[in-house]
Amino acid sequence: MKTFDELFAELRERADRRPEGSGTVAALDAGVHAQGKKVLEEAGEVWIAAEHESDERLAEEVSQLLYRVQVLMLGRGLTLDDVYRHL
Ligand SMILES: N=c1c2ncn([C@@H]3O[C@H](COP(=O)(O)OP(=O)(O)OP(=O)(O)O)[C@@H](O)[C@H]3O)c2ncn1[C@@H]1O[C@H](COP(=O)(O)O)[C@@H](O)[C@H]1O
Repeated sequence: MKTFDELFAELRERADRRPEGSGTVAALDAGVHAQGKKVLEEAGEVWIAAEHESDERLAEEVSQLLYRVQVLMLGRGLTLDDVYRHL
């Protein structure tokens, strides 16, 4: 179990260290256009799960959306503070 902030720190570390086999490194290398498409795809899956699937499936889709949003943030060089100051 991890928090939003802990996941972001982990992905930041992946981006810096670039370990072999990391899906995050591959997603970052794919660029902002591909990262944005993944955000949209996961958002659609969240919507479908919210209307038609179980709480567990919905929670899983939401977790994937949060991951994809974080990858996009890292792809554009945003920090958590850049976002939090708007909350
Ligand atoms: N939380 C996630 C996470 N959520 C979603 N995903 C990726 O998103 C995929 C699911 O999204 P899709 O529906 O697009 O699935 P897909 O089309 O089959 O996947 P792709 O072929 O596009 O990769 C998963 O198979 C993962 O590849 C994640 N990948 C990694 N993490 C966490 O990120 C951290 C770093 O991971 P690595 O970079 O892989 O080391 C670890 O803590 C992981 O648990």
